[in-house]
Amino acid sequence: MNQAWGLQQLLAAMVVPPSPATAAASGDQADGLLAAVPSARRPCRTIAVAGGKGGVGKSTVAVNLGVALASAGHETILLDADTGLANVDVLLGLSPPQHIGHMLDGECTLESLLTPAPGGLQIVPSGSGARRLAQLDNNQLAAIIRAFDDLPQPPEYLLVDTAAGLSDSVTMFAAAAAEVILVVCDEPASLTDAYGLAKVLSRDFGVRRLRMVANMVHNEGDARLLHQKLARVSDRFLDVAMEFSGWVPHDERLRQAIKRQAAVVELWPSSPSARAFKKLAESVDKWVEPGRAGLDRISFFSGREASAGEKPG
Ligand SMILES: Nc1ncnc2c1ncn2[C@@H]1O[C@H](COP(=O)(O)OP(=O)(O)OP(=O)(O)O)[C@@H](O)[C@H]1O
Repeated sequence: MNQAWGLQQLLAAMVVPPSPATAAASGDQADGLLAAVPSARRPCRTIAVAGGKGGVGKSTVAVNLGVALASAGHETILLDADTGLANVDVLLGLSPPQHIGHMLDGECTLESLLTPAPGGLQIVPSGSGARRLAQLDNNQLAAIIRAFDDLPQPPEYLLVDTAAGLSDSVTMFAAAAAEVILVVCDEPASLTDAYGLAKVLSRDFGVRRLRMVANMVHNEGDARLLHQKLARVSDRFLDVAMEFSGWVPHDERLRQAIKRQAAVVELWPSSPSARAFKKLAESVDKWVEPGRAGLDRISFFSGREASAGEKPG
């Protein structure tokens, strides 16, 4: 993007009149990627949940999508990659005795960190309030990603809940996943921060597709309008496809579930947000992953794939 473009210009460019035709076209594009693939034969699907801005609902989406996928019978692991201010365990009312810091210190394995969570989900907990976990260097971040190579059996899904901001932690974990969900809500700062993250991931990490999920919106029309605003600038200035991949309504039930430290998909399965998460899980299961060939960045399970490829016969 032209550096001369400031925040106000970016926001002005995002203001688009609602156009049913464009919205429909965008939907067609997203639907075109949702060709069904039998899940049983697929390798592990890795999906990072990011967003740039704090408080847009990244952890909420990651946790509820994880529980929805697991409840639908898909073996699913959720890595809490917000290493300094982890909250996946808190959101689910869990108190795991160890976290990723213990693994980095050589005190336990990644496998031993796997903590059972509702619906059959397993989480990999991280610590909260530990400064050294908030300041992991790139070698330590890479060690976390590589630790997944040593799991006896990769899960069907690995979800990665990333931190807010644009730190190396956020970009490395997001770029290490095959898919990135960008959680966006209808606030100017959410749009500009999501754009900033999209810019870094596409320019510096070669990410060519992002999947926007609108959170805390009133209806699908508002969600698609939000997508149009973001796609309008990313199509113009970035080399990345910004797909519309779903939406979650603003739902008081969800806030109540968070207060009770429970996943809304378990506590109130017929609430509007729970239904949205189940729909999102169904569509995620139909995504066709982009090819990984030619990736020179570190990615989840790539070491495993490489060593499998080296085996004779
Ligand atoms: N769909 C929703 N409806 C109502 N409230 C919501 C919804 N999604 C999120 N929230 C509210 O937003 C708060 C922040 O959500 P969450 O912690 O998931 O954001 P986050 O992006 O992970 O934040 P951070 O980057 O600070 O970790 C939640 O505690 C909840 O109160």
